Amino acid sequence: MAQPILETSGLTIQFGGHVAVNGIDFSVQPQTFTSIIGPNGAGKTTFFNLLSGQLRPTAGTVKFNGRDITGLPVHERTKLGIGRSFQITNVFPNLTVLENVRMAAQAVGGGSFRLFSHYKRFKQYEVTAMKLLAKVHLDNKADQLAKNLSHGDKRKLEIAILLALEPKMLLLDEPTAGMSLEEVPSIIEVIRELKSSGEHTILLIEHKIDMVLDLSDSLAVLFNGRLLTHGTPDEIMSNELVQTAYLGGLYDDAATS
Ligand SMILES: Nc1ncnc2c1ncn2[C@@H]1O[C@H](COP(=O)(O)OP(=O)(O)OP(=O)(O)O)[C@@H](O)[C@H]1O
Repeated sequence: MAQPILETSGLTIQFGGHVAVNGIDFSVQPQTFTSIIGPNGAGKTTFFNLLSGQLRPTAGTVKFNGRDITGLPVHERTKLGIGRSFQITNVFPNLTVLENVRMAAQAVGGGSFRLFSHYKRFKQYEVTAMKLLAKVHLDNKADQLAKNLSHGDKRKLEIAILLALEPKMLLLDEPTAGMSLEEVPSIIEVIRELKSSGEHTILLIEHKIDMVLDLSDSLAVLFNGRLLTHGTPDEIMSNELVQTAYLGGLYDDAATS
C-alpha cells in the first residue's frame, strides 16, 4: 500500500473536562474518498479542526504526506495542500462570483490585489477562476454578486474558492447543511465530479447517509470522540456496533471496549 496522505496517531483534544476527540488513529490513502460519520457531538468537526490546524491537539500527531504537521498553523497546512470548507458559507458578499474566485487564485499565484496592475496576469487569474467556476457549475452566474446567490450556490462558490487554493486534500464539512431538498442533488453532482477527476483526496463530514454510501470508498465512524470503526460502506452498514451507536443505545464503555 502507498504511504497514507494523511495519518493521525493518538489524536486527542480536551476542552476542560471533556475529551472531544479521543486517541484517534486514522489514515487515508491518496485519491480516496472517505466520509466521517457519527451522531451529533461525536467530534467530527473538532477532528477536522485538528486536521486543518484550527485547533491544536492536547496529545497525538497529524502527518501529511509523511511529514509531521501537528505544530503547523492553518496557512502552512493550506500551502501544503490541505483545503477546508466550513459549515457556514465563507464568501465576500459584495464581490461577484468571479471576483471571489479570482481573488483566491490571485492570492495563491502571489499576485497583487491592486486590480489594475499586471493586467495580463489578472486576465490569467480570471481564466483560471472561470475554469473553477465551471467545475462547480457556476460559470453561468460569474457576474452575479455573491450575496444574491442561493444558499446552495454559495456552498458551490465556497468549493470553487477552495479549489483555487490548489488543495491535494479537501475537507468538506457538511456541504449540504442548510440546503433545500431541491438544491442537494446538484452539490452531490459537483462532489461526485471532483471525486472522478482523481485530483484530490476527499474527506467529507455528512449526515445524509445515502449520499455518504453512494460517494465513499470508506467510512470512519466517530462516537463520543473515539473512532468506533473505519471500513468500506458494506462493512460499516453490517457492523452491529455502528447500528447500536446510531440507535442511541450505546454506552460509553461499549464504544471503547
Ligand atoms: N471549543 C470548544 N470548547 C468546548 N467544547 C467544545 C468545543 N468545540 C467542540 N466542543 C464539544 O466537543 C464535542 C464535539 O463537537 P463537534 O462539533 O466536533 O461534534 P460533531 O460530531 O461535529 O457534531 P455535529 O454533527 O452536531 O456537527 C461537543 O460536545 C462540543 O460541545
